[in-house]
Amino acid sequence: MQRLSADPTPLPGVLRVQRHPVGDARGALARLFCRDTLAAAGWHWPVAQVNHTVTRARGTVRGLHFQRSPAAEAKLVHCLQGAVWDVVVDLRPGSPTHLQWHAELLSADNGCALLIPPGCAHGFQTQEDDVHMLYVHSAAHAPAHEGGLHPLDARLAIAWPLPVQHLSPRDQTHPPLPATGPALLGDFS
Ligand SMILES: Cc1cn([C@H]2C[C@H](O)[C@@H](COP(=O)(O)OP(=O)(O)O[C@H]3O[C@H](C)C(=O)[C@H](O)[C@H]3O)O2)c(=O)[nH]c1=O
Repeated sequence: MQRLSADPTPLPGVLRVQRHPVGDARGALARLFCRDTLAAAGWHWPVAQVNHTVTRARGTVRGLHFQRSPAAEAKLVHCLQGAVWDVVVDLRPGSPTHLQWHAELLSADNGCALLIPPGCAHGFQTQEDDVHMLYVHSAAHAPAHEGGLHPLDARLAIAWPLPVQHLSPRDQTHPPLPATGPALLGDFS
């Protein structure tokens, strides 16, 4: 049995990645990244950074963030403690799912992660207190090339399971998407 498996989602290139831990009498081992398995699934990028976030309060939303070229990045996002409702928005110009969003419940218990290609915004809402997230990034953090979408953007109409709370000052001020037409938010090549 592979330690990781990947399945498509409605957004091209966004994959649901399932951890398959190996258990024994002491506990379990789970693989969080595997070059060969994920290359077969479409991860063709370097690993530039691995981040860990802790979010204290249930209902908190972090995001929705993305990086533009030359820092456009792929991410592999795991929830290692608690549970989040994890959201990806397709920002790729010309994509058949441009400005569509997809969400998955990621939790320590269900072992589900999301592989997010460049050109997608990412955010999540904690569904429990004290949530730990681990991110594998294909590019370094580049504030000068960062962008964001407001979690309550009317055009996206993201159906957050809980009232949106505890936004960072930055996340409270992301500009709205244009009411109609494509959203040209940058180059992600
Ligand atoms: C992302 C990042 C941030 N930082 C610093 C910048 C701030 O001083 C502090 C918190 O950053 P921020 O408020 O951007 O953290 P999040 O809101 O959790 O951002 C992340 O949350 C959404 C859901 C994502 O998908 C991104 O990975 C990332 O943007 O950490 C760093 O030093 N390195 C980094 O790689």
